[in-house]
Amino acid sequence: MTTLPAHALQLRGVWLRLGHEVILRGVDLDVAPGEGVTLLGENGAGKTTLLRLLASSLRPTRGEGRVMGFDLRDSRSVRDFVHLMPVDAGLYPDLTCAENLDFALRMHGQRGDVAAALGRVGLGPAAGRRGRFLSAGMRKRLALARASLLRRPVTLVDEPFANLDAAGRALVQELLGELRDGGVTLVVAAHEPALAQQVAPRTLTLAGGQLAEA
Ligand SMILES: Nc1ncnc2c1ncn2[C@@H]1O[C@H](COP(=O)(O)OP(=O)(O)OP(=O)(O)O)[C@@H](O)[C@H]1O
Repeated sequence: MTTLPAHALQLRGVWLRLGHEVILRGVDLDVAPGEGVTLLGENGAGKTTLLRLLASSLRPTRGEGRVMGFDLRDSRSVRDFVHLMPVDAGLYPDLTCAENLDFALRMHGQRGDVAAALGRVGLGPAAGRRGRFLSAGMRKRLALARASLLRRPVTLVDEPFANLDAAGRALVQELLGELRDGGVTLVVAAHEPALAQQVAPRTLTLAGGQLAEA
């Protein structure tokens, strides 16, 4: 039997500088496995930067952190547990919708029902369309299908409600809710607190480079 670490995410005194700008100033964070966190903050507050740090795409300038018990600097281990759904959807423009999902599954050595996942997000008829020909909302739906298929233990979601119509926003809530019901730890950066909090009730605000419980 595998035992879960006490914390899915943990940061201690994390500072992060990008270029001349100090984005994070001594951030502490403890997130329990399976917890859902909504991350709020004004434009430019550093939400995306914090998600990228938790995904091990950026290193702290100072301080330390762990993801599912692994040191943030151990990118290879951390990336086995984490999926970041970026704000721009992070898809391959020359691959079709189905190929994008197939590729993501293969990268993680996983199997999954790609056709069903596409159908779920309303992209069944667009399965053969290349990423570059999708609308912004369709790209978001495809990224959502990917996050849902991969079901990584820690799923970080950057502005999932942007560019979506009402049905799309409801779909985001439904699929992210299913991930949480399955025990996934969720961090959702959003400008729509009421929507995000329904699936990720604990709310943190990033301001002046520091995190505070809302
Ligand atoms: N690669 C980079 N080099 C230098 N500065 C950067 C870099 N990436 C982001 N920044 C700066 O970091 C700050 C935080 O940006 P970030 O994208 O994390 O904010 P955000 O809270 O996600 O904003 P938004 O709500 O607008 O998406 C901004 O001032 C931005 O200009």
